[in-house]
Amino acid sequence: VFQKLYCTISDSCECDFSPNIRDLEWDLYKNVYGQHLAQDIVSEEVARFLQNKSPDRPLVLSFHGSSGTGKTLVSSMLGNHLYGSAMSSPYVHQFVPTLHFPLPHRVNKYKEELKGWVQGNLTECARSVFIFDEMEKMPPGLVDVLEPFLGPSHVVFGTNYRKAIYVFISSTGEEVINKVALENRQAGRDREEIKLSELQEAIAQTAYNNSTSGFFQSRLIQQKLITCFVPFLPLSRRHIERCVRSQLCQQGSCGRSDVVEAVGGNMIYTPVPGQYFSTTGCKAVPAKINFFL
Ligand SMILES: Nc1ncnc2c1ncn2[C@@H]1O[C@H](COP(=O)(O)OP(=O)(O)OP(=O)(O)O)[C@@H](O)[C@H]1O
Repeated sequence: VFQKLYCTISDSCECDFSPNIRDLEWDLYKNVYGQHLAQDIVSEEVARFLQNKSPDRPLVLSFHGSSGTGKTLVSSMLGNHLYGSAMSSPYVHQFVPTLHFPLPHRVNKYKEELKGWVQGNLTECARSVFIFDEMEKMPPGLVDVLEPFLGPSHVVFGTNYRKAIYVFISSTGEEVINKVALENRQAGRDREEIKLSELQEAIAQTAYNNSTSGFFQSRLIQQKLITCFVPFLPLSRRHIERCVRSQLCQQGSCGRSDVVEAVGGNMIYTPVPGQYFSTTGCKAVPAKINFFL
């Protein structure tokens, strides 16, 4: 009760928050493969945000890309390196539409609930993290109830809401991301030459215009309340093989290069001429390892 009271009246309640930016960066650069944009953006934006003791708005990141490219992995790394009790911290809140907002006709009720949850959690802990998974299954209009929490200046909820971090995850925009990655590859350029500026606006537009993005005609995009749209590029065979090797090592079978080769060769790659990118990213890796090991 005291903690709650203290947090309500004081602006400095930081709960279980013990960020370790160096460890976050290390984890991102060592354990996320083929995602130079996500690595750079997440580490830079989080570091910048946390250096500011009194931010005028929360940090809002929207992750986009195909299945199995590391979006959930990166969001977990964020929780792991920000809180003492990592992803099991009571201040990391995950929303899954199929679980929390399954019925489209109840959207008005969900709006009230979501607003109440976010507000209640921010009152308990200013440094809360809210992760919205599977945004493409989110009823349209629902996330707009977050508008007062994401913008600058309103003082309705005191200042606590400005220290929160929001992460949205979706596959929306995968076509545009994959197209840019393919053109880059066909032009013989390095993957690392792909710039955020080539993708940022296109992803925002796609999310805004797509009725199943969770951001359809959303005020969050109109009002530019998303700090950054973070593209996750499609993974190629060498990235898949790194995923395989890493998982084999975790199982104590580091030396099984035959399994690395077999799993890498057993994935489906697109487009047909070229076969550059895995259609399932690293997601199917554990099942294939079990098959070949
Ligand atoms: N870029 C990557 N580097 C290292 N491991 C990865 C990468 N992408 C995916 N993985 C691994 O593959 C598995 C699935 O990844 P993850 O859940 O992050 O995918 P996702 O992009 O969130 O896809 P989905 O939207 O389908 O859930 C995880 O075990 C993760 O560790």
